[in-house]
Parts: sequence; C-alpha cells; structure tokens
Amino acid sequence: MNSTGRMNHYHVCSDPDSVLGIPVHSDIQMTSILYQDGAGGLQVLKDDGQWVGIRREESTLVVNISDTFIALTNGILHSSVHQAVLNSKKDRYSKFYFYGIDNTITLTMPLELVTKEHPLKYRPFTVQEHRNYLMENEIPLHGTRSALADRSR
Ligand SMILES: O=C(O)CCC(=O)C(=O)O
Ligand SMILES: [Fe+2]
Repeated sequence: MNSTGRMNHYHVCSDPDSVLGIPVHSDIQMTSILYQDGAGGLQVLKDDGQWVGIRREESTLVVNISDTFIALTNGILHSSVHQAVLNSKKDRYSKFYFYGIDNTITLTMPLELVTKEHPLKYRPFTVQEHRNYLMENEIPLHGTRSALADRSR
C-alpha cells in the first residue's frame, strides 16, 4: 500500500476571490476520502466546465476518484478535478486520506473492461514509473490527469 494523509488548514482571507486555497488539480493515487468542516470551499469541475461547491453534509465523507483509477478502469471512469477556495469569514479545516497501491505493482487493466467500444487504453505500468515520469517532466499539479495519456498504447 502507498497511502498518505493530509490535514489542510485554510486561514480566513480578506480577498478570497484573488487567491485559491489549493489550485485546480486531480489527486494522483487511486481514491481520496475527504472530511471537511462546515466552512465549505471544496469545488469540483463538472463536464460542462462549471465549478460546483461540495457542501458538507453531517456525518458524510467525500470520496474522489484519483488519476491511477482511470487506468484501472481502462479510461471508463475519470478522476475528479477539484480546487479549494478560501473564505472571508472563517478558517477552514479539511482532512484527506489518499489511498494508493504499492508503487511497484504493475497495473494491468481488467480484461472485462477491454471491449470493442473500449479497446485497451494504457500500457501496463507501475505507480513508481508514473511518478518518476511526472517528476522528470515537471508536470504541474493540474496536468497529472492528462499526463496519463502518455501511457496509452
Ligand atoms: O481541502 C480541500 O477541500 C481540498 C484539498 C485537496 O484537494 C488536497 O489536499 O488534495
Ligand atoms: Fe486534491
């Protein structure tokens, strides 16, 4: 396993329209689980290009699909593109658990998901190879999802 956690503390900001808490990105592991407080701020990009705010519901967690999961579903599912905006009235806290698999395991796409409509999209790869690729090519956070295309067959 290659999982990590992160706690984010966003300070109150007098001009929240001029700066982001965390800029647009997708997470690169398999899935991420988020707990956020009631201040709000997580936004997800919809297919139509609109940002939608994810409100906190009592006793709920947000589960995001991350980049590596795209390969495991042969490109059928997509990772969520998200950002966190700041708040002019209160500080905000969020906690993320990033679930990843062992860096050295070769990811092969399940044969059930390889069909005529969805031919095999990615060469088998390890997360370590993918991470090295992102670092060597200085891929910015917002580009990790599209960099997966470079693993295509
Ligand atoms: O705090 C949030 O709502 C988003 C944090 C996030 O996307 C991250 O830590 O990767
Ligand atoms: Fe994230």
